[in-house]
Amino acid sequence: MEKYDVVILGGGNAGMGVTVATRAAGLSVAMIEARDLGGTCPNRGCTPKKVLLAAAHALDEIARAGTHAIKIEPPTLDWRALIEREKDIIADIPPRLSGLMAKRGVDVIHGEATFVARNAIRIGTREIEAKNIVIATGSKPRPLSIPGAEFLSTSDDVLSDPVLPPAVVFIGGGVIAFELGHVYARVGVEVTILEALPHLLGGFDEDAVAQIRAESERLGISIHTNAWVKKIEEADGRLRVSFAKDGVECRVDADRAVNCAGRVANVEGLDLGAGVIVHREGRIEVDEHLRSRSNLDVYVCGDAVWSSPQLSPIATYEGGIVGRNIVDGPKHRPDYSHIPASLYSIPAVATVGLTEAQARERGFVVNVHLNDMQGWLSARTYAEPVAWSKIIVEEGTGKILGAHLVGHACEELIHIFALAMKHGIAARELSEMVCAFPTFAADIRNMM
Ligand SMILES: Cc1cc2nc3c(=O)[nH]c(=O)nc-3n(C[C@H](O)[C@H](O)[C@H](O)COP(=O)(O)OP(=O)(O)OC[C@H]3O[C@@H](n4cnc5c(N)ncnc54)[C@H](O)[C@@H]3O)c2cc1C
Ligand SMILES: NC(=O)c1ccc[n+]([C@@H]2O[C@H](COP(=O)([O-])OP(=O)(O)OC[C@H]3O[C@@H](n4cnc5c(N)ncnc54)[C@H](O)[C@@H]3O)[C@@H](O)[C@H]2O)c1
Repeated sequence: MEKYDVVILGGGNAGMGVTVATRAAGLSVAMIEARDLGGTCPNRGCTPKKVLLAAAHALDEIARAGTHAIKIEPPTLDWRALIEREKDIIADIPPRLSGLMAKRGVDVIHGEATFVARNAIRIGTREIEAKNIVIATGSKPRPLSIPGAEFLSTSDDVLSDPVLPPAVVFIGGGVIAFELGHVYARVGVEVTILEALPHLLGGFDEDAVAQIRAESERLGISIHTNAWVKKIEEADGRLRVSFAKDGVECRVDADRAVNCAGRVANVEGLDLGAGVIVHREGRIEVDEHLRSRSNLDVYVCGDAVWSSPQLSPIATYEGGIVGRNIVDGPKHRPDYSHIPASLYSIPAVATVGLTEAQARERGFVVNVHLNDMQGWLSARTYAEPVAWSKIIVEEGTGKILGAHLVGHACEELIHIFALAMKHGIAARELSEMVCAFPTFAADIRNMM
C-alpha cells in the first residue's frame, strides 16, 4: 500500500488551503480530485457567476443612462456569447492550479476516493494509507423529494446553458436564487422565487433583506414566501410548478425549475463508516479544531463542514487551519465573527458581524444607526436605486457589532467595517478617518 503523511480528499478551496502549512513543514501530501482542480468556486460557482453578474451590472448601468443625460438604444445581449466568455475566463484555472500544486510538491491523483479503513482510502484499484486524512469534498444541491424532482436543474446547469429560457422558477429564496435571478431578470427572463419559510435570505439582517426584496420586485421578480412546492410536471412542453401558499393551491409555468434549496455536504459516496467517522445524515461530528470526534486522524474543512457558512474564503480559511493543526497538533480553531459576506445581486447586499436581532438576542445594549442614503450626494451622483445602511454599535464601548449595507459599493466598503471590527477600532475612531473625497468610503463617517 502507498503511504503519505497527509491525503486530502477534494481539490477545491478547502483542500488547497490544507496544502500550504503541510507542505511548508515538509510533509508528504497527496490530493485526490474527482473532477476539476479548484472545485466549485472557480469552475461552477463564484467566478463564472460573477462573469454573468458583470454583464447584468453593465445592463443595469445602461438602463440608468438616461439619468446621466445619455440616450441609448435598448441594448441586446448575446447570451450564448456571454456563456462562451464565462467559460473562456475560467478555462485555464484547473491547469494553472495543477501547476501550482506541482510547484508546491503535492501529488495530485485524479479519481473518486472512498474510505477503506480509519487511515486508508481507495481510488479505483489504488489504496493509500495516511497519518491524516482530510475530507474537503465540498457540497451539492440538497435533494428535494417532491414528485417531478427529476425535472429540476441546478446552478451548474444555469452557468452552462447557452440557451436563455423565457421563464425560470427558483425553488428556495437564498443567495443563489437572488444572484441568478437578478442576472435573468436583467436580460428579460420572467423570474419567480418560491421560498418555503416566511423569510428570505436567512442569515442577512431582515431590514437589509426587505430593501433587496423591494428592489427585486421593482425589477419584476415575482417572490413568494411561505410557498411549499408540491410537485413539478411537464405541461405543453414547459414545466408546471405547483405550490401551496397560505393554504391556497397555486401554480406557475416556466421553462426551467432550478433547485436553490441549499447545499448539503458531499460525503455520501465516501463510506464514512469504513473510516469510523460518525455523522448524522452526512453531518460529520467535528470538534472545535475541525477534527472528526470519532476518528482523530481525520479532519473536515470547507463546505463539507455542516455547521459553518458555505463560502469560498471560509473554505480556504478552514483548510489553512486544518493544515496548521496537522503540523502543530490540534491547537488552532476557526473564528468566524469578523468574516464579511456579500450577496451579489444588483445592487449588492453586504454584511459583517451580528444582525440587529442577533445583537439584541445576545443581550447587547445597542445604538442602531439606520440610514437611507439615497438622497446623499454620492448616491444621487450615481443615480443609485437603493443606498442603505445599518450599523450596530454597542452603547458605552462604541464597538461596532455589525454592519449591513445595500448598494453604495457595499461589497467593497464592508471590508473597512470588517477590518475595524477585527482590530477593535471603535465607531468614533472609524468616523474620524480622513477619506479621499468624493468616494463612497467618505460616507462611512456619516453612517454612524
Ligand atoms: C453557484 C454558486 C455560487 C457561489 N458563489 C459564491 C460567492 O460568490 N462567494 C463565496 O464566497 N462563495 C460562493 N459559493 C460557495 C463556494 O463556491 C463554496 O463555499 C466553495 O467552493 C467550497 O469550497 P470547498 O473546497 O469546500 O468545496 P469544493 O470547491 O466543492 O471542492 C470539493 C472538491 O472535492 C471533489 N470531490 C468530491 N468528492 C470527492 C471524492 N470522493 N474524491 C475525490 N474528490 C472529490 C469535488 O470534485 C470538488 O472539486 C458559491 C457556490 C455556488 C454553488
Ligand atoms: N455570494 C455568495 O457568497 C454566495 C453565492 C452563492 C452561493 N453561496 C453559498 O452557497 C450555498 C447554497 O446557496 P443556496 O442559495 O442554494 O442556499 P441558501 O441556504 O442560501 O438558501 C436556501 C433557501 O432555500 C429554502 N428552502 C429549502 N428547502 C426548500 C423547499 N423545499 N422549498 C422552498 N424553499 C426551500 C431555505 O429556507 C433557504 O431560504 C449558500 O449557503 C451560500 O453560502 C454563496
